[in-house]
Amino acid sequence: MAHFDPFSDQLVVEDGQVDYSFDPFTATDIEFRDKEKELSLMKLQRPRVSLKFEDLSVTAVQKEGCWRKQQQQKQILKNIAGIVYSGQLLAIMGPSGSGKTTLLNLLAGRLSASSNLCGSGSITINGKKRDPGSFKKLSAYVMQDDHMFADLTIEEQISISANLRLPSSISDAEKKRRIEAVISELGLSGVKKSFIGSETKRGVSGGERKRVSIGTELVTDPSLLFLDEPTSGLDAFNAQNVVQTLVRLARNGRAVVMTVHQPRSNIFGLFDMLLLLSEGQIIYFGLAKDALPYFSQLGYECPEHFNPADYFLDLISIDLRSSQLERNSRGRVLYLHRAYNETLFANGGNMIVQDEISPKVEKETSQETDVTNMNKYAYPYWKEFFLLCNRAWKLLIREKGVSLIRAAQTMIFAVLLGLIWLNKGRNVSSSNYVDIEGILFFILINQSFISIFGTIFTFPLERSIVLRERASGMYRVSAYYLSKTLVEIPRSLLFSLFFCVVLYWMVGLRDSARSFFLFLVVIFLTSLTAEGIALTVSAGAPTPQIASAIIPLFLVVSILFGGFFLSNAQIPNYFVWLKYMSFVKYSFGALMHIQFDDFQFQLVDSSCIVCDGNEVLSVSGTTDFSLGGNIGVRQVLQFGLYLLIFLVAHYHNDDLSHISLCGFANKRSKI
Ligand SMILES: Nc1ncnc2c1ncn2[C@@H]1O[C@H](COP(=O)(O)OP(=O)(O)OP(=O)(O)O)[C@@H](O)[C@H]1O
Repeated sequence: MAHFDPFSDQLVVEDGQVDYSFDPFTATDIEFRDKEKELSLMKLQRPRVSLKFEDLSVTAVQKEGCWRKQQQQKQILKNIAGIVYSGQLLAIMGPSGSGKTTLLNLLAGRLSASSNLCGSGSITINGKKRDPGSFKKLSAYVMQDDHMFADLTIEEQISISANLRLPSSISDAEKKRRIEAVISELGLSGVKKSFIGSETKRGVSGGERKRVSIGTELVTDPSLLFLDEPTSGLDAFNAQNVVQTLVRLARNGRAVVMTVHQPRSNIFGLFDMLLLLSEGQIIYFGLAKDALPYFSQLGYECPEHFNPADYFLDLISIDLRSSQLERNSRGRVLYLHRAYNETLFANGGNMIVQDEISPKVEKETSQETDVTNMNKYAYPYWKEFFLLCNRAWKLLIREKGVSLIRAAQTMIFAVLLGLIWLNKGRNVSSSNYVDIEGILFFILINQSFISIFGTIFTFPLERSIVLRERASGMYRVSAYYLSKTLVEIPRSLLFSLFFCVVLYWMVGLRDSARSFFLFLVVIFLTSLTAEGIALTVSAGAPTPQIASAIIPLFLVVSILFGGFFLSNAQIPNYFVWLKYMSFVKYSFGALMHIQFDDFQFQLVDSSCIVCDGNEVLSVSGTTDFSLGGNIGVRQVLQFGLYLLIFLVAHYHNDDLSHISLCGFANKRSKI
């Protein structure tokens, strides 16, 4: 028998197939209402929730002065209270800087935990204090900026989110159906095979991009959906389209909370609940349609044919054009805030008139749903790792431009260095062996810089996507880094091979297959270590700018203590440890052994001081480790680095990310 799917608003016919003939974007009002009625008769599956917040206050502690010793406190939110039920769309509106994003982040359990914010108040779900773990599963957050991979199609983007987040108890066929349902629900069926694109790469339109962002979060069927300015940057048509989509999602049994700056009147008309903020203070909270009569009763009558949203913003904005205007506007805001508190008091503390939008949903909300016992991750580690490898591989294959540029860069350097030191290795003598040392060392510098800068410039974009996905609890951070490192290996190996094949034979380094392959291994491992350093610092640094300032420091110190510029005797005792920390030292030592172990010079002049390869090794100070010793120690360093990547990413991204679960929520406040 055909039935309506509560997840997607779609008609499921007998064989389990979804009937997409109902297009919400072209349906008439009557068709839409009929469908809503049908849906309201169904038993909805996802937990119904009410999100109640009381006395929310947030203070920012700012350090000022030369040594940042003086502390200044700035109150961002003051005693904010309200409630939103399943079935409703709550819009948080206010002028720029009024505290909308701070409030949304606070409600969503996401605040910059590394920040200086301190809060108090209470937030409850269905009357119970929220549990951070299950709240993450129950809710979804759509950020203002759409951080997504440009080289994935819409379908792939939504699929990876579904595959990583939906519980393993759901069958693959069911997951596929849900993905299709979300795509259809968001009106993206026609463009599902299109690449998402980015600012630099043509992709889908801004409105479609925003809907993909919403779809990425919607696959888990969250009961609570938070959106930070979902209409910003969109044209009027796309903005309305997105808000209509949100209304439909709300009507399907979700509580939707969004911030908005200055909506058009037709968008304003779509809001169920409205929370007006000015200077962190509440000016109005209640039904959006009651806002106009409320303000007119206070003596602020919105002129006819005027956009109510514009009118409210004019009323509650602080006018800084002159001190007189500022005084007047501050006085008005204070009056409106007090009037709100008085009205609230007169209403017995309850501003919300029970809403006729979703009586059924509200009834269900009151049945307390146990949402405290949900698993943190949907899958075992290996499955997550497999899915992430799959995505990373797809992206790598599609990064044709980057791969081509890196291949060209590798070949240009190989040919350039090869021409500069052409055939130098074919006639090594006591007078020119230093040239070979120089070539070997320069090759290491070159490979390290290429690998490091490749990562510094590409990783920051990916990092913001990873932070978003981690904040949504999609996967374990170690699974991500492991998959990324593993998938990069074939490409790095290929580039190292190109480089070595060209350079090794042009320079005429030691003529044996064993030496060539060992040389290749050392060059490849050096590139991996350099990439690892860049990845560790990028993952741990608060911003990409700080990362790109720290990384060269590591590299330059490693090069300086790498064994070529400073001899062992020249290194002061208190810096000897730096020599042993330098990955370049071990790579250089290994290359020297490959080239000079038991090597005989072609020309030996009678007055030579350094007369064969072994003497070169002892003069250059690279005898403290053998070839195997150098490779072994640098591998230990490499594994140490991987461990560091894991630890840095795990602790930094879990606890200090810009969008992690609010740190102070657990420690300093009762929220
Ligand atoms: N961590 C912080 N430290 C100091 N001040 C902060 C911090 N976070 C926010 N603020 C300040 O709090 C105020 C409210 O910020 P918020 O971003 O919530 O406003 P908003 O209404 O979302 O603004 P917009 O519409 O411009 O995005 C601003 O004056 C902002 O500078």
